Amino acid sequence: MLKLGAASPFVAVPRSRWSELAAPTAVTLDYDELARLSGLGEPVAPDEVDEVYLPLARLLELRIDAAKQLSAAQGEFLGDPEHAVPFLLALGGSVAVGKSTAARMIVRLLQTIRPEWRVELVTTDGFLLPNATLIEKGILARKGFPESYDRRRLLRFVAELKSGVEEVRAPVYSHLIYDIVEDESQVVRRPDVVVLEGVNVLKRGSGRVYVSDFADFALYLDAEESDVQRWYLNRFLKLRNGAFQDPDSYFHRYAVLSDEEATAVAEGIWQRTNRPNLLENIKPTRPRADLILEKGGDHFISRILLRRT
Ligand SMILES: Nc1ncnc2c1ncn2[C@@H]1O[C@H](COP(=O)(O)OP(=O)(O)O)[C@@H](O)[C@H]1O
Ligand SMILES: CC(C)(COP(=O)(O)O)[C@@H](O)C(=O)NCCC(=O)O
Repeated sequence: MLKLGAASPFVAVPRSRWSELAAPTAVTLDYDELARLSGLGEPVAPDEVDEVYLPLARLLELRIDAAKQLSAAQGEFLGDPEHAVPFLLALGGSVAVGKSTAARMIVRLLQTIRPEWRVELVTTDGFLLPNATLIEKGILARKGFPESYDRRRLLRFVAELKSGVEEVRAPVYSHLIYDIVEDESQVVRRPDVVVLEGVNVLKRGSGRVYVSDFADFALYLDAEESDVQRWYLNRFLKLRNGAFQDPDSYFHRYAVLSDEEATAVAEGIWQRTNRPNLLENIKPTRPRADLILEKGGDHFISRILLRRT
């Protein structure tokens, strides 16, 4: 664990100070939208938007503008001023820590404060190997571990993005069928910003170039493991009442379980898969982030650590 001393590359910004750094243009999100952004849990608290996510959007806006200026200056130097490349924001952290919620919030706020920008959200689950391949390799229970992804394809995707090509396609994963959706893809066309969200986005391969090498800004969302586990269990129970009822759901067999039985199943998945992945692969990437947001048990961001630049 990185120790924060006088020589730390991170500055701890008190939440009270951070909350004053928002853009002057306030964005008000209504209850329904806050609920939609959060998915299955409680709606994101309005104070969280005002005090944490709006200042974050402002910081990102500054950095994106600066990156665009640098890109234009280099393009001019090369005599190729039109060749813009998108800004890549990598958002990592444990399963169920709230990455999707934070990513959707960031996209929503950036789109509002800079409507002229095309902001895209891509999740790395689309790059998971199909279940058939995972079964063949004997690693279906390791979904989310680095080896469960088509890492070459993911790397090609970000390399293409950062080459500034017209159109890039990402494969699509469905949590309902628990597998890659064949013949479907997400088309990303000339984006200004791409938020790439996933458990392993900040990870570096052994000596090879990896996704994180292409990121312009890396955000790590953190929380106590006991809280994340609770959020995972709660989400699983809510899925059991909702999506698992669908006969097409991979987890349909869990729809009939009692609360206790469903909790035991989710506990098992947490202990066998998500916890070891967090400890072995995800948590060690935390010191590589540009910004670490630590959550308390109520999902409120309690600590903000920003890499000095
Ligand atoms: N800021 C937040 N406020 C309230 N609930 C949240 C917040 N962030 C996440 N949640 C809830 O926590 C659970 C996990 O969040 P999610 O975004 O799905 O995590 P991940 O994408 O990291 O797996 C979900 O049930 C979600 O609704
Ligand atoms: C799909 C995931 C591996 C996460 O994907 P990602 O962060 O790459 O977008 C994860 O949400 C998941 O489904 N894990 C499998 C174990 C489980 O059921 O929790």
